[in-house]
Amino acid sequence: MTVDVRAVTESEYPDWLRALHTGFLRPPVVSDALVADRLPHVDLDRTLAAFDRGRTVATFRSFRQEVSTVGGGSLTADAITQVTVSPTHRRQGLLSRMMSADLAAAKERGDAIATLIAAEYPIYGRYGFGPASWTTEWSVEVARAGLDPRRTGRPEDGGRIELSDGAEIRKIGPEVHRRLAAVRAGVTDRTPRGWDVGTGLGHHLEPWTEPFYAVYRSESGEVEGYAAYTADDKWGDAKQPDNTASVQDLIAVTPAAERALWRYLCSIDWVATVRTGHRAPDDPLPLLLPNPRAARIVTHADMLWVRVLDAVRVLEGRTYPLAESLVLEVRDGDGFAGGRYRLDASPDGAECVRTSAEPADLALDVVELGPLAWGDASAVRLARLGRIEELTRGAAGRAELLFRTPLRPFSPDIF
Ligand SMILES: CC(=O)SCCNC(=O)CCNC(=O)[C@H](O)C(C)(C)COP(=O)(O)OP(=O)(O)OC[C@H]1O[C@@H](n2cnc3c(N)ncnc32)[C@H](O)[C@@H]1OP(=O)(O)O
Repeated sequence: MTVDVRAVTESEYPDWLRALHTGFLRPPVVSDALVADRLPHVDLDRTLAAFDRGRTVATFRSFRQEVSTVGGGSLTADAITQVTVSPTHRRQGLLSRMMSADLAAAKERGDAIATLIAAEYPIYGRYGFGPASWTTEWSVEVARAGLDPRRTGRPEDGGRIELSDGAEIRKIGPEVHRRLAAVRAGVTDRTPRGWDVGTGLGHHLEPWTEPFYAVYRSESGEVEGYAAYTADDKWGDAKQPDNTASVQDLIAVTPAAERALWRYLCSIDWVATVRTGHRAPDDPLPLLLPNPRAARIVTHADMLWVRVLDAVRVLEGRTYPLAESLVLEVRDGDGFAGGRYRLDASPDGAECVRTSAEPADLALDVVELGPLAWGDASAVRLARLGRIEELTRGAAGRAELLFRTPLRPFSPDIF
């Protein structure tokens, strides 16, 4: 009997959730309340399953997403999530079948890219995805940081930090997040439901700890950032406070806000350790501390994976720091974005066209195109790794100067 792959119907959704929980090793229990909570927020046409004798044995879902590009633009993505194949059916090609169906539909719809956050690194390269942004998490040992313990944590530049609540963050947060996307590549838009759930206002069927919220306002009163953090109320022997403040969300759109929020978090009485949560690898935090070694990296890993579906829109959808022309030969085994492209870029704009007349300067797999276009990958390093072929001498160096960005991409949201 063959295993069927197709979109689910409403009545099949509870079993889809059960299969999802099984794949993610969560208790395979699905209540009516959970179904009622989730169902209004999923597009059933984009909720795929594999069925074996009527039972769901694989799950896959996608939704529309906007991703910020270098220079403040954005591209529509086919965001992929909740991918599982039950242990009884693994390594029989079910993920490959669901992925090809979804990517073909995304290409047909005109999405420029597909995105995902990978559970494990080796899964998605074969489908043309490459890691376009990376994440770093630090654990700061506050006592060693060299900060003056008498400091109040008050900002130095006339701005101020105010404590807030979920309702206010729900109101002011989306604008701060939008402003971040305008100055940072790799930011995926946060849905209204994401805001509700993240600020404690959505339905919470899972345990929820109300965080503390701190908002940074500039001297003129404008909101430029906020942090949400929890603490674990831990004490050591000899009555020593030993709390860890764990940052759940920290969005800052000016350097002053970034500096002020980190100094605030590292100056809270009773807080011995600050866990930063997911940050861009070039977050200023460690170097803000008089002793940067007090900030230990506890995670450094790939974050947002991008699969280019439309190379022209991706290459034209960002800004460039200088004038340069390059011909790229993009290989794509799945046929979505392969071809030879001539990119004429300058600080005033970029034009990208398919070409067959000219020889290519660089040849690369589509896997490398997302990381290059989002400014994080080094063309020179990829050439050293043998993943970019330099067909014109010096072309990798020219690509490096053209594609790399001063700020690394930052993807604060997990989906
Ligand atoms: C965006 C997200 O949702 S990330 C979450 C991903 N899900 C999980 O990690 C949950 C646990 N894992 C699973 O459910 C499954 O193992 C999945 C979904 C990762 C893979 O599903 P499968 O149906 O087994 O994959 P499928 O059989 O289509 O594999 C295709 C190829 O990828 C390889 N592959 C699949 N999963 C992995 C893996 N985790 N690591 C390395 N290679 C893998 C297979 O070996 C196969 O290679 P081949 O074509 O050279 O033979």
